[in-house]
Amino acid sequence: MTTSAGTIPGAAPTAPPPASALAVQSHGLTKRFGRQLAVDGIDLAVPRGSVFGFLGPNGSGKTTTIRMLLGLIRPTAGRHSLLGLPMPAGAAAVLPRVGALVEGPAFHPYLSGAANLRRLDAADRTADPGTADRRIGAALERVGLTAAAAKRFRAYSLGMRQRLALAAALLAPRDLLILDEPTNGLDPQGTREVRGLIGELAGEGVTVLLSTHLLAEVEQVCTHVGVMHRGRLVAQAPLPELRARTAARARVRTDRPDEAARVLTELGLDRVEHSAGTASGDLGDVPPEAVVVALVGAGVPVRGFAVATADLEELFVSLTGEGFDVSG
Ligand SMILES: Nc1ncnc2c1ncn2[C@@H]1O[C@H](COP(=O)(O)OP(=O)(O)OP(=O)(O)O)[C@@H](O)[C@H]1O
Repeated sequence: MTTSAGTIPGAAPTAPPPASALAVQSHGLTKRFGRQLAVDGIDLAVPRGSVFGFLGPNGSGKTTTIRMLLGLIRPTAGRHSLLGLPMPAGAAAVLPRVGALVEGPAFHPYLSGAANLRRLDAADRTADPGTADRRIGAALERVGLTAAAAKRFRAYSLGMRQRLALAAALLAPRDLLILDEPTNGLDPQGTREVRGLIGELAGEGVTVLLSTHLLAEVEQVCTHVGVMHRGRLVAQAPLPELRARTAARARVRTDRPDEAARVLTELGLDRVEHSAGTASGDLGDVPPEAVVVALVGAGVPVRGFAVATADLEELFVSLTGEGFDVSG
């Protein structure tokens, strides 16, 4: 099952927020590599102040989208804006306010972490050289690399490299951070630290767009989610709205499952099924107690009754027909 972007299956379409409220907005953004459609006409709407999880399995088009957003590759079709400014026309004005982590910046292997940041800082024409030390120190401190500041980059672990890349993204104050798989390759401790850092930055009002293939990451740090599947944005919504859509399902244990199923259908439950000893259906707006009353009233012997709520993973699987990594 797929839905058009910006909607949730079964939900009434809501009016999109005004453009000024969006940190990232795209219309029909498309990228084709030869015959392959990597990104297929997506309409992203990332609200300012949100932590937006751009979720999808490997190869679903997340990195390609992020590269287009940052102006690293040219879209085949479509348009987009960052912080309200159209790209690429507004790039010079907007990109200094955008920190990015995408396939790591090119760090010099024989220079220390601090020296690498110094090179990147020096390349930023908007940065005051007089305050470089303070900026670099603060960025290293933020990502927990102060103790390893003088170590050569080539001696850094994958996690330290990832954190240095984050430090580079944080050298200047940012309004928007675009992070491609920011916890990829990190150990559990590093993962916790990076997620904590994202939470801190969000608390300071920075909008964060992060791509991930980990549903748990979205559940832990994100306020919004956009789900990619084969180049298409199959859903995007605030996380609480998606959770509210996860259907509650009533399950009755009974000797007369066919009769129970008939009662559930008459009450208006959806997707009613029955098998040996059980009948079940999606409750929708029907209160569970009304189901029990109706079953007893119809003379159905109720041996057991339970209400189970589908989790987000089940919802996403129903959207994409694929599982997600739930670890991490
Ligand atoms: N430069 C390129 N040339 C040809 N095909 C590409 C190129 N970049 C990406 N693709 C293809 O586009 C599709 C989307 O890739 P993309 O890297 O955007 O997905 P992803 O969701 O970020 O996955 P991953 O997490 O593995 O990076 C893939 O099938 C990929 O092989």
